[in-house]
Amino acid sequence: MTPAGRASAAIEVLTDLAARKRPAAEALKDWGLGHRFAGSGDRAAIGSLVYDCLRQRASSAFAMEDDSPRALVLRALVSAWGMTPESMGTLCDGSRFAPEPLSDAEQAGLTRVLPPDAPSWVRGDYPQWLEAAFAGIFGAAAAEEGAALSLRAPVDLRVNTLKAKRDKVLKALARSNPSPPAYAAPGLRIAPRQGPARTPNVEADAAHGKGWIEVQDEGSQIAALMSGAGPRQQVIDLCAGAGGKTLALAAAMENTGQLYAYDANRVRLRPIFERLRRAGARNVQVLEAGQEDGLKPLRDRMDRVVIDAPCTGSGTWRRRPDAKWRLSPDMLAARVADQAAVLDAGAALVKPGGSLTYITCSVLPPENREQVDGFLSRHPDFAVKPWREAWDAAIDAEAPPSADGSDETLLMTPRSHGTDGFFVASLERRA
Ligand SMILES: C[S@@+](CC[C@H](N)C(=O)[O-])C[C@H]1O[C@@H](n2cnc3c(N)ncnc32)[C@H](O)[C@@H]1O
Repeated sequence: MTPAGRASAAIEVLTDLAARKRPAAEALKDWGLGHRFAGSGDRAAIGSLVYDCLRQRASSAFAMEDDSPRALVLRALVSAWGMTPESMGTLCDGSRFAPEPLSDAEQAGLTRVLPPDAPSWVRGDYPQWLEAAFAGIFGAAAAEEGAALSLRAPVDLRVNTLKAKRDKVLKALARSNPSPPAYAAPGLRIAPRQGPARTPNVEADAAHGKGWIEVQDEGSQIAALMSGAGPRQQVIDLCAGAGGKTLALAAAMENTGQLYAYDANRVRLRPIFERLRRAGARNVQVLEAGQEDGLKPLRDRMDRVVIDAPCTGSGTWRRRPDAKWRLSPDMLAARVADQAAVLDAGAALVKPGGSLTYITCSVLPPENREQVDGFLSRHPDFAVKPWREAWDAAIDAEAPPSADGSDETLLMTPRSHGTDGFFVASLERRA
């Protein structure tokens, strides 16, 4: 397909998305099924363009004075793909498969610079209804924090130290040009590609098949390390899902002690068995999903309880930009209720003197600091341990400040830490 044909296809996919209000991945898959002539390179380029449009939807619509799929695609080709406004005239020549020629208004939109007094939610590309929440967490940096959440993300890997050392993996993946990230010792990072260039598919690499690496954002790796899980401990990963944190915890525990993996949802837990096998993790007992009774024998016994809570995922908008425009106040309220319930269930498992690490991949206060405050008021036998203590015990590199300025709990963000947005609170039970 020509670049013009790909642009037209992206407009088609975004139109379908807007009409049917469904996840971008589904709309892209359907488009691919209906257009079998498109090769994998075309499909990847169209997908990247659609995601770039969604990442910067508010600022593009403001600049173009138009929020139609066509306006978003035209603007993204200039602002995110580096095309010049002049070359857009050649691309949009109205020939077969190409977009129609540009109007005067569109041409003006392509060169319009956002005024500094444009609203923060526009400059930061986040939903308008979250304006107060963003201002509350980030103050004057709200737009910059939002803008950093609206760029493409790197591919982060965790070297599985049960099977390989970082140097060995660096060599094995040399083709993809990875480098160590700033903080997590087992981490590797592959920089995001620009425009139509494809992100390397590391999961198709032999190193992945051999269990040497897992795809895991550096923020997620830091959060797992900050739990303080270590050799010979009794640890439970209470929201294990497909096991991303479980695998990191098993490595930190050096395959010793006992790590329990539990999730309320059987379907989500299902991939964990294969992943544990591949990683060579042998200290993990997967508990029957959804059967909270199975947790009873663990009451008051765990050195560490890790709660990677169900959340809105607002910290992962770089990777799932369609989710930010689908998020609603009702969805946020539902997640907050889930989190309180799972926190209360987790508290019962912590032994006196043990700790509970509460993690979300969200930047929103109701899921983070407000959730912790609610927990502390319901559980007076717990106290917050200042996050730097957990960081210094787990991570060699010096910690930048929490993105919300807190000394008690840690908020990592793309702008402050180069990670996805992650919140970590260490809650200690009195001995
Ligand atoms: C953020 S995801 C976990 C991701 C996973 N830890 C990882 O690193 O790949 C949150 C998980 O919490 C689970 N969950 C929700 N409510 C729960 C509850 N009350 N008890 C246990 N798990 C719960 C969901 O099924 C979901 O799999």
